[in-house]
Amino acid sequence: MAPPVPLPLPPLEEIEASAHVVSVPMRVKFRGVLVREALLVRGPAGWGEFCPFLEYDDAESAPWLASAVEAAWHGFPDPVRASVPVNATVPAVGPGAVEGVLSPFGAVGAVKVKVAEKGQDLADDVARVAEVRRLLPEAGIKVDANGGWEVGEALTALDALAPFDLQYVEQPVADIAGLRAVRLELRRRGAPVLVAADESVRRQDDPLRVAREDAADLLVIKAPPLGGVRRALDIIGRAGLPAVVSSALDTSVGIRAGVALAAALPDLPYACGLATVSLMAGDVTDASLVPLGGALPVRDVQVSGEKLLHFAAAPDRRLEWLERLRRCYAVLAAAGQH
Ligand SMILES: O=C(O)CCC(=O)C1=CC=C[C@@H](O)[C@@H]1C(=O)O
Ligand SMILES: [Mg+2]
Repeated sequence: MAPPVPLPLPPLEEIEASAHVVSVPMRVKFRGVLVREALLVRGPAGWGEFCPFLEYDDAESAPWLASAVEAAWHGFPDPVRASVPVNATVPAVGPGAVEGVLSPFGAVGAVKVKVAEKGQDLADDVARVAEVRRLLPEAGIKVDANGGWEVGEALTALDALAPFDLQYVEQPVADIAGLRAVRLELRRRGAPVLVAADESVRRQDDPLRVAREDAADLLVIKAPPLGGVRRALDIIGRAGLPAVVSSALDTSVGIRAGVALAAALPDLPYACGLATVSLMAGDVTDASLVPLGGALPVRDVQVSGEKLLHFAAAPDRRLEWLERLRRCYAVLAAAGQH
């Protein structure tokens, strides 16, 4: 099976002419981010979102542009379902704040809880997960360590967290050899917790290495860092592992791409991490892609001109994003995507 041919790039001037840069405050701090910036583009197929995190260099950010171009100039593959089950996402807050964080997500069947936050300890993680379990006795719970543990710490932490009944742990340790070690040791102990890879897929030169090295039971997949929905579908197919689609902390425009990916997957065994608009204090549409009854509908997003104005980034930030757009365009063009 040959990898998908890169989709043609429209002329840079056409992308630039359609660009809007927004700056949307978060309702709650998430991965250190208090204000989320994004560059939105509009093409013949609709809107696309280019929002690599600020610390990413151009090589890592360029696939995010390919993803935005796919959404706006090419559209998405056909869906096989009309809605996508999603989880609530709980940042590394204290137990007293959990109920308030969960409430805007409404009734969800699953919750992802951040753990292993720098400056916190295992007691903080246990207290947070215990509070989620207390509030939602029936929910599927997963935890995401963002590679914050060493192998031994991960095993100790998962021992302490397993009684709360976890579906899986996302990226317990930073590297692939460590993931494999955690996974094999959990199995040897007969522990029911599965291991999911996130950064080891999206921040690796070879997104298939995790699968080849048997280092995870499932993959957490975000469309933008992999270069869009078609490329992500191809990688999931080649990996041959179950996939959970997750957000890039995007506005509803970027979430639409995640929904398209989840909607096109033949199997979707877990709720997806696509409800993160509920963590934001604003959006670029009047009809946000936020969960209703624990699911997102598969539908397009109408961007509001008023909202674009309201959340327009300051002129210096706009210029910086336009520069970033040009540099990432050059990376894609040099790689033959034109
Ligand atoms: O998966 C979810 O429930 C929400 C999305 C989410 O957790 C993330 C979005 C963007 C950046 C990441 O640090 C983070 C993740 O690690 O999965
Ligand atoms: Mg993750």
